[in-house]
Amino acid sequence: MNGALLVAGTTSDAGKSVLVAGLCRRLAREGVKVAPFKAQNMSLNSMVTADGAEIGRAQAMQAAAAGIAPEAAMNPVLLKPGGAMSSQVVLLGRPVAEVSALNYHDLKPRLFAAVLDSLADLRARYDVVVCEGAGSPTEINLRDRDITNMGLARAANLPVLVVGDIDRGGVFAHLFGTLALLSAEDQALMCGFVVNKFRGDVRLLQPGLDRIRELTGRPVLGVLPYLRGLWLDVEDSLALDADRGTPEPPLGDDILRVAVVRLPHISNFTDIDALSVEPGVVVRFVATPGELADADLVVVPGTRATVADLAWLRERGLDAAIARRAAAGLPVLGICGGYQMLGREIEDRYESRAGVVAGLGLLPVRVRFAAEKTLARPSGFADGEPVAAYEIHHGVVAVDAGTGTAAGGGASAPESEPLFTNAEGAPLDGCRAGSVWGTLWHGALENDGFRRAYLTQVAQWAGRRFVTSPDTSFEAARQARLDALGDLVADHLDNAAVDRLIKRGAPAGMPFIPPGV
Ligand SMILES: NC(=O)CC[C@H](N)C(=O)O
Repeated sequence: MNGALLVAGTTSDAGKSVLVAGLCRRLAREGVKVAPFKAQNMSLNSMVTADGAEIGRAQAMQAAAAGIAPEAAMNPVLLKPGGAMSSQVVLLGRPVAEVSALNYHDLKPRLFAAVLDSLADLRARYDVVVCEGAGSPTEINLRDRDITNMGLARAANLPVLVVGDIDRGGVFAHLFGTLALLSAEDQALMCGFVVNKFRGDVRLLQPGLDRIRELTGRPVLGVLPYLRGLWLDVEDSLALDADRGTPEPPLGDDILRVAVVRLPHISNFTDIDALSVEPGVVVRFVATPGELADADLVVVPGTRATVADLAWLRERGLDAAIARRAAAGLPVLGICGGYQMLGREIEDRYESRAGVVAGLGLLPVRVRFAAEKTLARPSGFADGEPVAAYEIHHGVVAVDAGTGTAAGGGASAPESEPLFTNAEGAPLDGCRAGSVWGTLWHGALENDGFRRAYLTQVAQWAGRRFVTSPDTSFEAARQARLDALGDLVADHLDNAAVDRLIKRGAPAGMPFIPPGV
């Protein structure tokens, strides 16, 4: 089989990325050389490819579904929204500009050229490329500048499937309107629909599906049942509210409660996924000091806007709540932007341009923001456990020389040590002082041995009889989820019809549905 397809959605979070992942897994299982593609992603969950390019986390997950290594061409444009209505534009894995929504459009011709080159490059190297749109293809105010949905479909002549989320209601109107508000030329490429997140008996839905076919001349090619627990590797923060389900029961007597501070510009919160896979670990995202009270572990996660989010944390009194915990010897873990906040001082002339700002003073480190972005895939050891991770930051952290103790703690403050070292014990990254740990490394908790060792330590600090499972594998959990997505697609889509679209493109003569635009 040879060809391509674009999956568009009626709304954000309708299920495009799970459908693309499911299609990639289903095709890969059939022996097809398949790659995912998303021309432009707006997301603060990203990762770093082997050659040091930053791409959306969802495309990396879809590459894993396809059984291939992620690369920059799979997500040539990544927009990372920060403060003040502006976004960092990452082009082919590297930041190239900081723009507002309005002047972003001036960059479009350059971005679109890179998008089309990347897609052509993938199509030359893979048999099938499954493309994902962004948001809705029918944002008619932006249609003339679209490089991700119908703009891409038209330029590359891609057949388009539209997926709608029935769980929110209004799915028939969404499907119909998404088609009928497009031009005749765009409609010619729109070949069918998929209904996602259905709970119930499909027979009840059938009259509506039949009517949509009559009204649009296009089939509903599948009804995907609602799947729980799809929170791994997501791309946007809508998923923070996703149902993580009930964790597996704890192996010891106690559960372990993890509170993750829900920073306004939270980034790479997929770091937390690895905690959620441990039996008996209950993860909550929190925004008030009261919610920290019963937490065994508090995580201050990554953020796109360290200084702004630190101010937010202080406004809410979370700074004092975290400091009290640290003083009481309870565990606090800062990751990337969260680690930067835990230090003594932040000098930022690039991200917030706020100059020098005091940190929370819980770790003896200083942060200096650099114009250059660090994108890396480091690895090392923590207490003998191997750790492979990735780094995405402008803020560079230096541990204070000659001060072995955490600030503010006086003579009783615990000695600080590096968190990750190389095999010879030389420091690589991070700092730990008693129960307060920080690192710039993302994904460290995905390393099973390190996660187990850390959670065992956390349970001790928190006084919980919590026992880690000896055999939880994060990678196995991820693969199981990708298999579930592959099954979802294999079992509930009209796969022969989808494959025909991939091979032959949009059939001629798709009816035009008025009014169009
Ligand atoms: N991934 C992060 O948390 C980044 C932290 C911070 N915004 C930086 O660029 O350094």
